[in-house]
Amino acid sequence: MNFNELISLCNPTNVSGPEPNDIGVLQHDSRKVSPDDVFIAIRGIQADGHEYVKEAVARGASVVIIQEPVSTEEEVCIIQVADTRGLLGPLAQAFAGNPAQKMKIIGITGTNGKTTVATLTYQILQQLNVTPALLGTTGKWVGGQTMDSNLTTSDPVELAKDMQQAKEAGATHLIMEVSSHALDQQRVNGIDFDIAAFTNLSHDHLDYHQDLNNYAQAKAKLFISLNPQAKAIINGDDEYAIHMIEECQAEIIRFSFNKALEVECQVLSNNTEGLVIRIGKILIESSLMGTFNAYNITEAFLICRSFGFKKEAIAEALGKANGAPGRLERLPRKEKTQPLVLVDYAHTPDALENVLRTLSDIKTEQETLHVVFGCGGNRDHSKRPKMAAIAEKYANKVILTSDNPRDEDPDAIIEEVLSGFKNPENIERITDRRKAIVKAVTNADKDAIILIAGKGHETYQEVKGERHHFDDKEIALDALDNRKSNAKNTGG
Ligand SMILES: CC(=O)N[C@H]1[C@@H](OP(=O)(O)OP(=O)(O)OC[C@H]2O[C@@H](n3ccc(=O)[nH]c3=O)[C@H](O)[C@@H]2O)O[C@H](CO)[C@@H](O)[C@@H]1O[C@H](C)C(=O)N[C@@H](C)C(=O)N[C@H](CCC(=O)O)C(=O)O
Ligand SMILES: Nc1ncnc2c1ncn2[C@@H]1O[C@H](COP(=O)(O)OP(=O)(O)OP(=O)(O)O)[C@@H](O)[C@H]1O
Ligand SMILES: N[C@H](CCC[C@H](N)C(=O)O)C(=O)O
Ligand SMILES: [Mg+2]
Repeated sequence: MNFNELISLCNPTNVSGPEPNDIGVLQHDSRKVSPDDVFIAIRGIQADGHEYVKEAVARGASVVIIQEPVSTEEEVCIIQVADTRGLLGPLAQAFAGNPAQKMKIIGITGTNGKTTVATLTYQILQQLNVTPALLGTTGKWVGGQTMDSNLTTSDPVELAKDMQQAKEAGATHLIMEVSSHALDQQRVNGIDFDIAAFTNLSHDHLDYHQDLNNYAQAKAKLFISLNPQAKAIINGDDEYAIHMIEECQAEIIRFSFNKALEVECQVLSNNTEGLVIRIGKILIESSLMGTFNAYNITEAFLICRSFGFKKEAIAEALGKANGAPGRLERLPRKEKTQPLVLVDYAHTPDALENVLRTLSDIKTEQETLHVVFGCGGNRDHSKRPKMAAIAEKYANKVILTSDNPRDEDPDAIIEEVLSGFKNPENIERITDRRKAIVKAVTNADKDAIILIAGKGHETYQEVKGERHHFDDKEIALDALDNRKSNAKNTGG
């Protein structure tokens, strides 16, 4: 990037100070500035970047981009623009060599299902001789490398870097989850999506968006941003679908399980073995369970279909796709005598109700539903008794344990959860999560469905500021294996 290019991208209202000798990289966080970097001041929710201009300059910034006047005695180039936050995305893309223009970009938004649809799409594309990359809640998969994610949708600078890395690693398609926070904060400005998908919208994040209408408007921004060559894949059964297509210029492909829309679908079978669904004329078999996954599968199918891949090839790939880590993730059942163990990230009343209702809908009369769960520390206390009531309503057996206690006393959290049960005497309480999982898996019979809820893909347990390695899946798999060897040892 040279200075003239920078100026033309900024469309400034004013430029002052000396022309920089060198232009390093773009930073919106003063703490990351190195000599010659360009610091852009964003007025945020917690802080105002304009207050860190001095620090950025002290760290060697050669250019400062601002929206409001700042006073600095230093000799530095200052570019004033109308809207720094709006500019951050396009500028970050330009600094990274415009990676989004060089790959097919797929954005998935909605309250629930983003991670599942994104991961399914990634797993299908991996099998179709293209090179996908994936950026989302559970991590980033770029060119054979896996990295942790702090946010569902990263800030524009990190996002552009991830895209650049994906492009350099040979990615042809990049799938990303787009959160409503990201849309509201213009984190995806400057990215031209080839495909955008909408899963659903329900009561969530109203602490941030205030009301459902604002929340829907934030989601709709993704569809408003599409160009006419792009495609919008829309869950036509969601009542907010209409908001997504209102001002959308792209080709709209709606699917429905109960209405005649562009793509008609049907659930043919839905049980603990998985799903069989019909999308148009094609049959899809998947090991994913529950009606909501029928929607996720359809969405992933239609995304891939929009790139022109053959229906049959997508269906075959979907059959082998196992979905997102820690999202109703099924542990392999090596013997028929083993219970069915599922690991799920549900850590809110809504999510817990969603998965327990789904499981109780699909279980047979013979099968029993067990749940192992707890509540995280340093977080919303009001959810604790609510989650208890939900667990008690749906499950035949409840084992109450710890989640991430953080700075709280795990037993005090458990007491708060206990207050929500009608019959607390029926609840088994095991504070140590490892012991709780082991006991649940060891004691259950073959007709048990055990849901281990709350931590999903997390591979740590956070206690008093420290994260210890902890993996629900690993512990449950071990316990399943031990059952097997115990059975062998006792000749059973
Ligand atoms: C409420 C929210 O979303 N805040 C995000 C937002 O903050 P912000 O833009 O308001 O920034 P700020 O912290 O007020 O700071 C303003 C500016 O000053 C700068 N600064 C600040 C301090 C300093 O010393 N020097 C400095 O330069 C900052 O770098 C920033 O540019 O932009 C920041 C940078 O992109 C994010 O890190 C931050 O995410 C916070 C940590 C967060 O927790 N966000 C969550 C709620 C979120 O975004 N979640 C969604 C998904 C939610 C879901 O679906 O569950 C997500 O996409 O992950
Ligand atoms: N299409 C769907 N409709 C309703 N609920 C869903 C759907 N897909 C998944 N769920 C439920 O929501 C939970 C979260 O799913 P997923 O992680 O795929 O969504 P997300 O939108 O990425 O959520 P997050 O914002 O937490 O990252 C799942 O564990 C499941 O219980
Ligand atoms: N991003 C969420 C995840 C919570 C996951 C759950 N395991 C818990 O610790 O409550 C949070 O930090 O509130
Ligand atoms: Mg997600």
